Amino acid sequence: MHEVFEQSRKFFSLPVEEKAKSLRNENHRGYTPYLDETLDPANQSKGDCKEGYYIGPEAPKDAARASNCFYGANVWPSEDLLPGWRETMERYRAEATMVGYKLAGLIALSLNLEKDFFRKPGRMDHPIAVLRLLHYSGELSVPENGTFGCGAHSDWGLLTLLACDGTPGLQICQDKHARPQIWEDVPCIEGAFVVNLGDMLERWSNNLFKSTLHRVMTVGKERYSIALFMDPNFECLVECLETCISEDNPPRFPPITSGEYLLSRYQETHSQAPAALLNV
Ligand SMILES: O=C(O)CCC(=O)C(=O)O
Ligand SMILES: [Fe+2]
Repeated sequence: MHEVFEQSRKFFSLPVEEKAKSLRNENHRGYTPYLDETLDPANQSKGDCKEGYYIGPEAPKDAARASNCFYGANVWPSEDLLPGWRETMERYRAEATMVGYKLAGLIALSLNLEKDFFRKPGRMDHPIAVLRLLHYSGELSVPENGTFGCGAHSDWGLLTLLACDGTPGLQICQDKHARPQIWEDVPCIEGAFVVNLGDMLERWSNNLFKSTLHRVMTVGKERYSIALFMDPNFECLVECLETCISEDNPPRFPPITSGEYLLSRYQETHSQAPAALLNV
């Protein structure tokens, strides 16, 4: 994890012309500039004060899913410029995905399902497990002005493993429907993950597990974090589980495929033309 932070710092310290060479493509892979994403458009006056880098799964060329955007080729900075960068990121993504599977197993058991329920073919045997490096600017977030490190949102998939660099900023709201909302700081423990539950877990579990509303309020100091989003296979149909339906808790969400859900969320939150955000 230490090495991932080191390599992440190296990438974000590059001149913007270099970072622009890895600019995210239409498959959401690569560098995302400051303000590219707006996670809470209703309450933000401008985009999130963070830059990022998306790295996702790559299917073998002959696999049927290889033509799907979420399983396509990654974008990498040049090996000459950042030796070992790609290897560090690929290893971390693979290892963190295994941790994600372990947690998915515990969640399955708690819902009276078999431990490997989520990992079964068609669900998360080809998870859209996306690693995202994040770097927040030293700007101070001012909610009254609608400026945030990242706007309030819940993550979209099953769960997220979040590692932080020790700089405060992450906050959660335990009851997302309460007004006014109450925001609590999340302590950042070095070497530990913060685990956020995602919207697709909320849908699958018919609200028994609620997705975590969170945001980042930058404190006037740069901040680095590393997120690993564990999202189901593109084709996976996410529908309320039998074990989570009762007379008191009828199905609350219509079925939706993971891919459809993810595509609509990416569309809602990312700018149309990231190149326009770069001063090159
Ligand atoms: O940087 C963080 O601590 C949170 C990032 C986050 O919530 C996200 O990218 O979805
Ligand atoms: Fe998030």
